[in-house]
Order: sequence, then C-alpha cells, then structure tokens
Amino acid sequence: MEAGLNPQTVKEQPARPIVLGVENASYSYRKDAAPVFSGLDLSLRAGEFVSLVGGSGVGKSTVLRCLAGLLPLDGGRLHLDVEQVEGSRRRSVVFQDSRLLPWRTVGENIAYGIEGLGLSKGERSDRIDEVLSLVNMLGYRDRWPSDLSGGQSQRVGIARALAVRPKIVLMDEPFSAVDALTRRHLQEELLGIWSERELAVLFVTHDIREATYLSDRVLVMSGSPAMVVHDEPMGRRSRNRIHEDKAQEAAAGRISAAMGGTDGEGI
Ligand SMILES: Nc1ncnc2c1ncn2[C@@H]1O[C@H](COP(=O)(O)OP(=O)(O)OP(=O)(O)O)[C@@H](O)[C@H]1O
Repeated sequence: MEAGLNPQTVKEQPARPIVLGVENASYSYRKDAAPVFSGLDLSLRAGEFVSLVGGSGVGKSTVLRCLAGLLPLDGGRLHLDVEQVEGSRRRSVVFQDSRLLPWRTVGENIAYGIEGLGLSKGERSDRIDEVLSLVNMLGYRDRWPSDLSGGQSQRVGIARALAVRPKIVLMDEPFSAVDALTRRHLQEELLGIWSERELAVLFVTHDIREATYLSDRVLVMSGSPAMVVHDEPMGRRSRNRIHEDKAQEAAAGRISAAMGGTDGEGI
C-alpha cells in the first residue's frame, strides 16, 4: 500500500472528552437583579481552543469566572472532568491585567502560584525556570513587576498560570492591553504552548479576528439575559486567513452577524 493511504491514518478521530462545561446555566450578581445569563450551554473538549466573543457587558467575563469556580452558578450544572484535569488546580485563569504582586519578584510571583502543590524547593525552582522559558522570559526571574513592560507582565501572568501544569486555561482578554505587535507575538507564543502542552483553552475576547485566528471554535454570546447564540467551527489556522480565505471571511461575517451586527475589533 502506498504511503499515506493507510485507512487507519485517515480514519476520523473520535471526539475528545468534554473537560469543562456548563448546562442550562444562569447567574445574577444580586438576588433582585435580572440574570446576566440564563439557559447557557457551553463546553470545552480536551485540547480544544475555544473563543467566547460578544458585545461589551454581555457577560463573557462572568461566564469565565463561573467556569473558574470563582463565582457560583445560580442554576444549571457545571461539569468538570476531574479525571482529565486531576483536581481544580489544573484549571488556571489569566486575566486582562497580569495581577502580579508588586512586592514579589517574577520568580516569587510564580512560586506563590504553586505553593501547596507539595513540590520540594528544587522542584519549585525548576518549575519556575520551565514556565519562564515557555514564555521566553528566562532571564527575568529576579526582576520586579514594576520593571516589566505590559507584554512582559502578561507573559509572566501566563507563566504563573502554566506553573500548576493545568489541562485547562481560562483567559479573559489577556492581550487587550498590549500594542498590536506584542499582541501578535503573544498570540504566536500562546498557540505554540497550546499545541505543546495539549491545553484546553477558553479565550474571552471581543476581537473577531483574534478569535478566528486562534480558535478551533468561536462561540458568540448575545442577549439579555445572555446565551450562546452561535457556534462557529473554524478550519485550518493561517495568519492571513481572514483576508485570503473566503470561507474564513464568511465565518467572521457570521460571527459578526450573530453578535448583532457589531463588527468587533480588528475586522
Ligand atoms: N461585580 C459585579 N457586580 C455587579 N454587576 C457586575 C459585576 N461585574 C459585572 N457586572 C455586570 O454584569 C454584566 C456582565 O459583565 P461582564 O464583565 O461579564 O461582561 P463582558 O461581556 O465581559 O464585558 P466586557 O467585554 O466589556 O469586559 C454587566 O452588565 C456588568 O455591569
């Protein structure tokens, strides 16, 4: 048989297991207030990169905080595959600002995130170097957060999140506060880390181009209370696919339409 024609190699892979999701979920910040979202279904499979887009204030960050276990759902069901993720620590969150502690060095900030994992001092030190190397910040271990640029701070925030060796990373507009060039570099680095570590990533953004470039699937949140109103599967990744690939352009158009006709940034 000719190389590459083995049916085993072309057989479709079975769907990967769902590692995190919510079903029929609702949440309100106050008992007497209307829910931010209601009847919301969303799931993330092992190793999948999913973006959540939607207009400002629709509730994207709130969903992410519920998935992270930082806010309790009012109704519905949160599904976390404990076997896959080996405990809640294997779910890490990266916020819009890096939230580094200013009185701790870069290395100490990362160490803080892995306290309580039962690692020896040497193992902790190796782990810090490992994640700093992943985000190309190895020489910055003893620097103070105040000496870092916005992009460098975000890299350290990502390194800190990766230090627990998570299987799931939840990211809330992590690149929105950095310049366009840095953002491109960070996006590339993130895709490299994602494929190397086989992470499941939920990525909140309001930039349609960023979402379509990075993701396997783009979910659109809309309405009040909000729901996931559109689920767009994305094809092969390519830096210029929005402008060069008509199918991807059409996908971005559908996402934009589902968002209520708002164009989002960068499109
Ligand atoms: N701590 C809070 N207490 C009360 N209401 C809140 C709180 N945080 C957010 N909200 C409200 O919940 C709604 C959803 O906010 P959320 O931050 O989740 O939206 P978002 O889609 O992430 O917005 P953006 O894209 O602008 O960051 C908004 O109406 C917001 O005002």
